[in-house]
Amino acid sequence: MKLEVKGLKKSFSGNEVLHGISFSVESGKALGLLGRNGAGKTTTIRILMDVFKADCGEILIDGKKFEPRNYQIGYLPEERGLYPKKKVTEQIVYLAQLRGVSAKDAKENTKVWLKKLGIEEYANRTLDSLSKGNQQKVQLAQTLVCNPEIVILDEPFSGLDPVNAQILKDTVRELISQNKLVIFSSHQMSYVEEFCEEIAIVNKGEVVLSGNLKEIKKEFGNNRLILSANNLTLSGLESICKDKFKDLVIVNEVKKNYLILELFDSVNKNQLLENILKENVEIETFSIYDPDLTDIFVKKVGEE
Ligand SMILES: Nc1ncnc2c1ncn2[C@@H]1O[C@H](COP(=O)(O)OP(=O)(O)OP(=O)(O)O)[C@@H](O)[C@H]1O
Repeated sequence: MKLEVKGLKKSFSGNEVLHGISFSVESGKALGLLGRNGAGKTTTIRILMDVFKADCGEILIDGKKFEPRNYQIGYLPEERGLYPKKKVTEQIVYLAQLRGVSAKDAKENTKVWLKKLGIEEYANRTLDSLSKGNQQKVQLAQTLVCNPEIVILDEPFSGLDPVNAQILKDTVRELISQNKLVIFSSHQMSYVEEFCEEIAIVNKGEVVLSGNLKEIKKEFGNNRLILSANNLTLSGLESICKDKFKDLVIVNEVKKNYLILELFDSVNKNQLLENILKENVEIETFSIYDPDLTDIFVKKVGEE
């Protein structure tokens, strides 16, 4: 399956908050919807789930209009919506049946998910007697109990400690390997980086960068190098670069232990290396810059 979101616009009380959101994702892949607070991630997801209507734009699945009610979708909303006073198993089974799962499968699947997420001991407890992280896992079990083909998780890592975050990561990986189509929104780049093949960075209601993460990284790292020296401080090295190599590179960033340099288009790495050696710089590191998603995010969102 291929889900395509095309040109979504949405206003609230005359204030446009989405200005034409587009991205696409296929089964067997996860798309990370990234953005700062208020960027428009949740609004986009709510339009996908038919909670809101878009003012314009379209959502297609395999080229046809996407109707959420025709698909088994596991949606973990940003505002978690379970019954605090109901027992864990009771409510998951009940909600699974509402979503068309038979009573027998609902009970079995609930057991499987509670075990998988390490919360089977709370099966007969009321939700409000559980910690926030465990409530979050109950909500996740409820999201996945109907064996959805599309999984949409809005900030699924919030409130989880590192051990539980790992359980969630393993779960998402498993969903991807089962050929599910996964979309999740997050501020936490490291999670996205670990298992999302595709990303869409939303800023102020617009997608400022989208596509295959590996390709984006390659493109972003293109012509960028890391340089550090044994015989110079970083500021000394920076001065040399700005003074002696100003026709070859610009200093893109000064990190804690190295400089990030950007080569001019007509310059190759060997030319720069020859010049560095001529200046008696004792090279400690001279390598291709491999950006992480946080670097890319800060650069993209910072620029807008
Ligand atoms: N029901 C609503 N009525 C009015 N404005 C809204 C409504 N829902 C969202 N907005 C506005 O739309 C913008 C985008 O909000 P949205 O919740 O989609 O952002 P987000 O990227 O999910 O943020 P966060 O990461 O903080 O959850 C914000 O300016 C928000 O105030």
